[in-house]
Amino acid sequence: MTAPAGPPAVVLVGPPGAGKTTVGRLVADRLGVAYRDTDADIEATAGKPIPDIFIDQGEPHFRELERAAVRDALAGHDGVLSLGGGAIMDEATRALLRGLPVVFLDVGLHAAVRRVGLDAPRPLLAVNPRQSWRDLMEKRRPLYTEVARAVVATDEGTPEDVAEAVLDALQLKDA
Ligand SMILES: Nc1ncnc2c1ncn2[C@@H]1O[C@H](COP(=O)(O)OP(=O)(O)O)[C@@H](O)[C@H]1O
Ligand SMILES: O=C(O)C1=C[C@@H](OP(=O)(O)O)[C@@H](O)[C@H](O)C1
Ligand SMILES: [Mg+2]
Repeated sequence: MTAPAGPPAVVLVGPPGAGKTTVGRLVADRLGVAYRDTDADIEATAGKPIPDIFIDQGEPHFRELERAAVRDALAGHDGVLSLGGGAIMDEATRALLRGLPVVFLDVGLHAAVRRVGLDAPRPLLAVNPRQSWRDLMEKRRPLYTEVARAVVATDEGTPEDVAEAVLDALQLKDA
């Protein structure tokens, strides 16, 4: 029988546009481990892109899929894991993150809105992205901070720089 996977080596949290997906891949490459993203897991389970899940079944259904996706990934993945920006709103998810090497990728409004404007659509930011992002961050910042072992600012620097800062913050440089 195969032993269950240990906990993830790194878990990235933070708001949309912080670079969780981009930086997560780079950190996994640097560590030579597998990369996983709960948004991709949810899309695979639902068989459709995230904006379509929001439109067809609504946000509460998306959050249920997300809770299950995070639980499964935390139990079955020992590489780098990026969570969707809203995953930490769920109390059960926050409890599962306790004690894990969680890094909060922080970003300011300007960089975040500039970045998400260039990327795949995020349904929560479809209308008035600046105000929506600000409102969302007001509710979530304390929760990102609560679950995180380290905080890495991402406004300055390339994704490669941020990946190095994540490795430094978790003291994984010599791993
Ligand atoms: N440090 C960075 N500097 C510039 N652009 C970035 C940086 N990190 C991410 N991006 C860009 O921002 C967009 C959103 O990144 P993404 O990794 O999808 O963020 P998240 O998963 O946190 O929402 C992508 O187009 C990505 O290339
Ligand atoms: O912040 C959020 O509530 C969301 C963030 C998205 O992921 P990213 O944080 O990777 O953009 C995705 O899970 C969904 O659109 C909802
Ligand atoms: Mg992402």
